[in-house]
Amino acid sequence: MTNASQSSYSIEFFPPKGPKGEARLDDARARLAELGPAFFSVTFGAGGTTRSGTLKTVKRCMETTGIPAAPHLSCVEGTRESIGEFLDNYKAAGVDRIVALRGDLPEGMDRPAGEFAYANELVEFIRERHGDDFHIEVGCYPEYHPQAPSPAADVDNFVRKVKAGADSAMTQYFYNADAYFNFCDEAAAKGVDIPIVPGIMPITNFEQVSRFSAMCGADIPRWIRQKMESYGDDLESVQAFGQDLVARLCERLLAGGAPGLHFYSLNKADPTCWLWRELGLPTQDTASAANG
Ligand SMILES: NC(=O)C1=CN([C@@H]2O[C@H](COP(=O)(O)OP(=O)(O)OC[C@H]3O[C@@H](n4cnc5c(N)ncnc54)[C@H](O)[C@@H]3O)[C@@H](O)[C@H]2O)C=CC1
Ligand SMILES: Nc1nc(=O)c2c([nH]1)NC[C@@H]1CN(c3ccc(C(=O)N[C@@H](CCC(=O)O)C(=O)O)cc3)CN21
Repeated sequence: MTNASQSSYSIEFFPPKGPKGEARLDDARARLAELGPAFFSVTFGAGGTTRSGTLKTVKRCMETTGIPAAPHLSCVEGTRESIGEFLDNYKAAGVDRIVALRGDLPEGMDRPAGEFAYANELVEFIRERHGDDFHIEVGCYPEYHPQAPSPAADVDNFVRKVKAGADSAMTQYFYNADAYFNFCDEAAAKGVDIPIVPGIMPITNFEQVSRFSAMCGADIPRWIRQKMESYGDDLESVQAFGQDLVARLCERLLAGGAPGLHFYSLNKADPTCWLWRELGLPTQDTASAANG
């Protein structure tokens, strides 16, 4: 069992698109900040967002909430010079945590072709250039990354990122707790002892989750798909089933020793707030009460 007070509960955003997206995120962030997450993270170039949007969103998170914010940094399209510049800008902005990724390959690129091929090289570069200035977080894949040559090669890749200096990891989302526990065992057998925090994707829009899962290699078990599809346009049932399903997943993960949870909020407050309360996770109020 993990010690709840040492567990890390965090929440992810993407940089908003346009003034309406900004206003929606301002509102969601204010509500999510009340939960007292350990940090927010902000994606980099995911789903057609701009890479400069990440720093702007990170700054706004820190300024408006006082909660640390960690930019994602993907290296697949970067050079040592451009990545170095991002790092310097993040440092200057007071950032002390970075999520270091290779990044999704842009359309038309079927293998990495730039100065950095894989995330372990980015981790090395950050350590080389900035020592211990940043807490470095990396991604990992309980159901294995879709481009991995084999499951063992994917675990080895994760081990390389840890050896290069990663302090903790967040996983790709998944709906099968056993995949997570198995992955943690495989990593532990290879000497990995950093926290591996499950990434949690709430399901409120099944079509959207389904589409994204096909792209990123997350399995949606048949029984879940069947049930979701049976609800058709009955969004209320989709949401009730999805939220309950994900809450039970989180409970199993925490009961089995997961060292926290990282929520992919998709810039919406309701699904993550509901899960947080349903699970009884520590909130800002309970945290400050516990601290005296
Ligand atoms: N929190 C987040 O935002 C998350 C983002 N992602 C995304 O997933 C994508 C992958 O990023 P990372 O995990 O950082 O990539 P990575 O560089 O660790 O691995 C990417 C792929 O390359 C393979 N690979 C690594 N080294 C290799 C080598 N030497 N030879 C052959 N294959 C090798 C890996 O097995 C994996 O299939 C990114 O788009 C990232 O943004 C995934 C999970 C969470
Ligand atoms: N391969 C991969 N790339 C990522 O960027 C990524 C992961 N996996 N896994 C974890 C999180 C989840 N991320 C996601 C997941 C879904 C959407 C998504 O559905 N986006 C909508 C638009 C969002 C909106 O404007 O509401 C889309 O239709 O693409 C975005 C980022 C980013 N992260």
